[in-house]
Amino acid sequence: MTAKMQIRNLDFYYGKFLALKNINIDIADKKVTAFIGPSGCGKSTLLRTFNRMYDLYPGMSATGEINLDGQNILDKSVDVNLLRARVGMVFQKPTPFPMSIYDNVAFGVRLYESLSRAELDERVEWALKKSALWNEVKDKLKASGLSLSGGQQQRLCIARGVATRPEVLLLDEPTSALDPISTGSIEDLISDLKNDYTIAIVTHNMQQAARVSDYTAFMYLGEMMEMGDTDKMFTNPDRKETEEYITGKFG
Ligand SMILES: Nc1ncnc2c1ncn2[C@@H]1O[C@H](COP(=O)(O)OP(=O)(O)OP(=O)(O)O)[C@@H](O)[C@H]1O
Repeated sequence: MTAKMQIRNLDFYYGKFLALKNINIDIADKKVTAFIGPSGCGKSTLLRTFNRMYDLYPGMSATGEINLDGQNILDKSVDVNLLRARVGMVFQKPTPFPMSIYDNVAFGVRLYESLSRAELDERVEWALKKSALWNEVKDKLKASGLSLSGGQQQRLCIARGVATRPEVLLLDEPTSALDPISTGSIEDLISDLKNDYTIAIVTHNMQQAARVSDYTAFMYLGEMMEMGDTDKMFTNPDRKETEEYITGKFG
């Protein structure tokens, strides 16, 4: 596999609490990597290190290396705004901004690029098509993003996430607030998006990890227990703990 990100000796602290312990993994380019493990094991924490989301909060720190195309993004000199344009994130709860559907998608693009009106229109349409929402909203782009259903709002957030054309897309339990039909459409979308993006997804749903990912990483108490091909992880994992977790014996 070609690695888009290489994580080396990564430790993460909330104050004095060591939440990630010496993580060493590669994230494959243009593949889907799923992070699974019991509640509190550090999945979201790890995902948030990939674009330094934790920088927004005092008292949190990471040591080690997270190399993105060979550049260590934990370096003090890294411009975190540019980093977040390259590594986009979608959260668990749909979080549309209180503005129109169009402006939700255009928001990040306006921050990073100066496009003409026609180019911006084109980008917004492209992002909404990518996130499988275009047909439902093309006649009401001026309506509030908040007027959409939960599943539509989450696809809007994905449209906002892809509109800036990031290289990596981080999805933190993107379907946990959605019904099965919306979940299905987001899962289809993830499979489609991996042609263009490197995707890392945190999920509690084992079937979802098995369905959408190429690689699966199993975490436990802040440690990376095992990572490998999804097929192998779900049929023949190396570690007893992994097997117990995926068969529902704990967690
Ligand atoms: N803001 C914070 N301050 C202090 N400790 C935190 C903070 N956020 C998370 N933690 C702790 O870090 C550990 C990892 O939490 P994290 O949210 O990454 O786990 P998770 O695997 O994503 O859990 P879940 O599946 O429940 O979302 C937990 O012990 C949690 O209590």
